[in-house]
Amino acid sequence: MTGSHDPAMLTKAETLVEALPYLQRYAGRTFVVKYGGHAMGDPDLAHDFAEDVVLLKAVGINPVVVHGGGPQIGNMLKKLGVESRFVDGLRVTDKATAEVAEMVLSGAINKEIVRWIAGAGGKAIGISGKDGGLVTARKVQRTTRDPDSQIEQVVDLGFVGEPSHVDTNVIKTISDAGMIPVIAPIAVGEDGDTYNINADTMAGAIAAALGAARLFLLTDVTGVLDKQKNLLTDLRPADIEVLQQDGTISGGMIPKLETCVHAVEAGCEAAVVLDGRVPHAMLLEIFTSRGAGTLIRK
Ligand SMILES: Nc1ncnc2c1ncn2[C@@H]1O[C@H](COP(=O)(O)OP(=O)(O)O)[C@@H](O)[C@H]1O
Ligand SMILES: CC(=O)N[C@@H](CCC(=O)OP(=O)(O)O)C(=O)O
Repeated sequence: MTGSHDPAMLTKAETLVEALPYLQRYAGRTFVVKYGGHAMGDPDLAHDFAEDVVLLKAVGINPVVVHGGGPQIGNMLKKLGVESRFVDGLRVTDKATAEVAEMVLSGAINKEIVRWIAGAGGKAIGISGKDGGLVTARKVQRTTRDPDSQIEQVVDLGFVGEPSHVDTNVIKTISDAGMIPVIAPIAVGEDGDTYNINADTMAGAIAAALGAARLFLLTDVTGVLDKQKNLLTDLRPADIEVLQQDGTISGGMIPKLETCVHAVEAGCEAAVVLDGRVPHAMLLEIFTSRGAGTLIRK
C-alpha cells in the first residue's frame, strides 16, 4: 500500500484512540448499570445494551447490572386483575403484589437479560438481593403533606423496601470469576419478609457499597429536564433538592434522583441519568469526550 487511506477506517481508528485515556482511567473499576423496564421493550436496543456490557467486561471494567421491570410487573398484575397504585414513583405492594413482583423480576426478566448477555458473548449470573445475603431490606416510610391543611400523613406502602445493608461479597465473587452479575431488586427484610425495592434505589445502594466509579441509570428520557424541557447536564445534590421542591421532577424521576444523591454521598464517584433509547448510549458516555445525559456529582 502507498500513503493513500480510507477515511472511514481512519475515523474508526481515531475513535479507538479517543477511547484510550478512558480505558486507562477505568480499567479495574466497577460500573453499576441500572437497566429500566421502559428501556427493555426494544429487542435491538436490548442487544446493543448487552454488547456494551460485554465490551466493558472485555476491556477490564467490572460491570454490575441491576434491572427494573415496572411495566412488565404492571402487565402481569393487569392479567391477574390486581390493581396497582404508585406513591412518589413507588408501587404500593401488598403480599400478592410482592409475589408477582418477585416472579416477574427474579424469574422472567432476570433470565432474559442473562440470555442477552450470553448472546453477546459474555457470561452472566442472574441473582436477586436475596442471594448470598447481598441486600437486607427495611420497610420504606413515606409521608405526604395535605396541600390544604399542611398536615403530614404517614403512607403505608406495604412491602416496599430499601436496602439497609449490602454485602458485596457475592458480586465480587461473580466479577472475579470473569462473569457479570445481573441483579433483580428483591430482597429479604430484617423481619424475614420479601420486599419489593425500586430498581434505581437498589442500584444506588449497590453502587455506593462497591464504591463504583459510575452509576448509570438508563431510562426513556434524554436526562433530567427543566420546566422548559431543556436537558440539565450537571447537577449537585443541592440542585436536586430544589428541583424536587419546585415540582420540576415527578414520578419515577424522584426515586431516581434520590438514589443518585445517596450514591454519590455514600461512595460512588458520579451518577449519570442516560437515555437508554439511544443505541450504545453507555459506550458513547464512557469512551468519548461527548458527555450525554445528566451527570450528578457531590
Ligand atoms: N424533570 C424530569 N425530567 C425527566 N423526566 C422526568 C422528569 N420528571 C418526571 N420525569 C419522568 O420520569 C420518567 C423516568 O422514570 P421511570 O418511568 O421510573 O423510568 P424507568 O422505568 O426507566 O426507571 C420519565 O419518563 C418522565 O416521565
Ligand atoms: C417499589 C417499586 O416501585 N418497585 C418497582 C420494582 C421494579 C422497578 O423499579 O422497575 P423500573 O426501573 O422499570 O421502574 C416496581 O414494583 O415497579
